[in-house]
Amino acid sequence: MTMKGYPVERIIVALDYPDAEGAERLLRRLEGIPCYMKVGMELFYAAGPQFVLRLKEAGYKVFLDLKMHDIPNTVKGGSASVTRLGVDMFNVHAAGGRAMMEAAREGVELALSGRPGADKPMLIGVTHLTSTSRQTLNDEIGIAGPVEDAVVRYAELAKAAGLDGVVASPLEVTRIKERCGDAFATVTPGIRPAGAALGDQSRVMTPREAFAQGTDYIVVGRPVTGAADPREALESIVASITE
Ligand SMILES: O=c1ccn([C@@H]2O[C@H](COP(=O)(O)O)[C@@H](O)[C@H]2O)c(=O)[nH]1
Repeated sequence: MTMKGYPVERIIVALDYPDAEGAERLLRRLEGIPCYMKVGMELFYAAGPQFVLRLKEAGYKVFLDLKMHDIPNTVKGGSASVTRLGVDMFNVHAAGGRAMMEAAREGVELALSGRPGADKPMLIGVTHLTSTSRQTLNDEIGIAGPVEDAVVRYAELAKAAGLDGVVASPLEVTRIKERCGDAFATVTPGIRPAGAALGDQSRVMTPREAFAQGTDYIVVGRPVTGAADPREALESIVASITE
C-alpha cells in the first residue's frame, strides 16, 4: 500500500494502551498494513521492552516515544539502552539543552560501537507538545510570542546538537524545514481527520494537510485506536492523502 510519494510506513500509529492485550487486539485489526508503530509511556511502563521486541519480531518499525529529559549522563545511558533494544526512532526533550541532546547522541554511538552493521536509530528532539496552545505557552510557561517561534528555536538547537529531527505540529513544518533543511526530519502528532474530535490536542492539521506541508511522518492515535473499525479508519486516512 503506497501513497503518492508517501508510503504508509510514514504513518506512525500510537499504541496508547494500558496493557499488551489491548495493543495486540489493534495489531490483529491492522494485520498486513506496514505502518510504523509508536510505543509511548503508557504501554512501555506496562508491557516493557518485551513488547518492543515483539513488534520488531513482527517486522514493524518502532518509534519509542519516552521523551527522555534528565541530566546528560542519565540520558546518555537511557539512549544506549533503547538503542540496544533495536528501536528505529526515539526521542529526548529539546528543553534539556544542547549538552543533554549531545549526550543522547553519544549514548547511541556507545551502544553501536562494536556492532558493525547495526542500524542507527533516528534521534528526535521534542519541541513544544502539540497540546500546548499559545495561551499556555505565554501565560503558564512564561515564554512570550507565538508557539511557532519557540518550536523553531528548539528545532535549531536540536539540529546543532546533531539530532536527526524533531517532534512538532504540522503547523510548524514549513519553517522548520526552511531553517534546518529538508533532510532534518519532522515527526508530527496533532493529526485529526476532518471532523474528528480534537481531544487534548491544540495545534492540529488533517493527514493530507500535514503531508502537504512537507512533513516526513505523521503520528495518529485515537482517530485510529478509538474508531469502531480501526482498519477502516487507517485506510480512510491513507485514502484521504492519496485522493
Ligand atoms: O507533541 C506531542 C508529542 C507526542 N504526542 C504523542 O502522539 C500521540 C498522539 O495521539 P492522538 O491520540 O492522535 O492525539 C500520543 O501518543 C501522544 O503521546 C503528541 O500528541 N504530541
